[in-house]
Amino acid sequence: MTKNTPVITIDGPSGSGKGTVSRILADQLGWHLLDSGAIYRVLALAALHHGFAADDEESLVALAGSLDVKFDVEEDPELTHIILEGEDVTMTIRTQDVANMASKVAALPRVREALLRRQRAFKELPGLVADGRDMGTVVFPDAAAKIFLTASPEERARRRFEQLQEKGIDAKIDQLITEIRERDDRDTNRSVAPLRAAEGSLFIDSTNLSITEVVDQILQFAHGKLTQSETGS
Ligand SMILES: Nc1ncnc2c1ncn2[C@@H]1O[C@H](COP(=O)(O)OP(=O)(O)OP(=O)(O)O)[C@@H](O)[C@H]1O
Ligand SMILES: Nc1ccn([C@H]2C[C@H](O)[C@@H](COP(=O)(O)O)O2)c(=O)n1
Repeated sequence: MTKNTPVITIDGPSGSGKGTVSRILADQLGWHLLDSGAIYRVLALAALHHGFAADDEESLVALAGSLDVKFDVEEDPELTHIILEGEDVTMTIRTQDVANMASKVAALPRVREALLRRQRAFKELPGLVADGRDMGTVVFPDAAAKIFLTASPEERARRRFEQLQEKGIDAKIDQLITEIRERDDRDTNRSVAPLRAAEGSLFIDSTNLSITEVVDQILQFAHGKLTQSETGS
């Protein structure tokens, strides 16, 4: 990890577009990418495999410390494979059951502590785009540019519905809205590292914005915060 490595953090609720815009930004800047939600999802999947309860903090902390996970990073971040205990779990961690378990284990303070070093290790030159819930508040408090990205629950559910339809998965929009609200509630109201905008962050409501418009707003903000050599312009 390099002290002067520039970091852009993008925090926000589920379905706000963090992952999509983080991938585009990392690609355009030629920087590394941290999908911190994927780390919580991998831990959740491993916990489900081992039959651990979502409130079994002792077992989950031990699991987090010894988690055998590998990110096979490709030039195209869409093609990055996530390997858990030798098994490719890239698709499996995206299910709703894993998302709900991830949101529950993520509420445990000692689990979050156990995953901190693993996340900070992604900070490498020439720079890092970090996507999650507490990237700007806890994991990278010194980040050069911090973004809080959100959208209405209805719009986020609509996006998720379209995503599922494209994959041929049946879903009900009302149920998606309910699940999104429940996860927002858990992620926002937990005692440790709750989802909130970091001080000094750029707040973007993407409900009526295209992906390109969001990316442009972030790039403009980041260019104002970073030196020219850091953004390669
Ligand atoms: N501004 C936007 N306008 C329309 N669709 C968008 C926008 N941003 C993202 N999307 C679409 O919404 C879906 C969800 O986006 P994405 O997976 O990036 O959200 P996320 O915040 O990373 O969610 P999660 O935290 O659950 O992983 C994707 O299909 C993406 O293409
Ligand atoms: N920095 C983070 C990232 C994720 N989480 C938790 C909360 C989410 O509900 C869950 C899955 O994240 P997603 O892949 O949907 O972004 O993981 C967190 O607490 N902190």
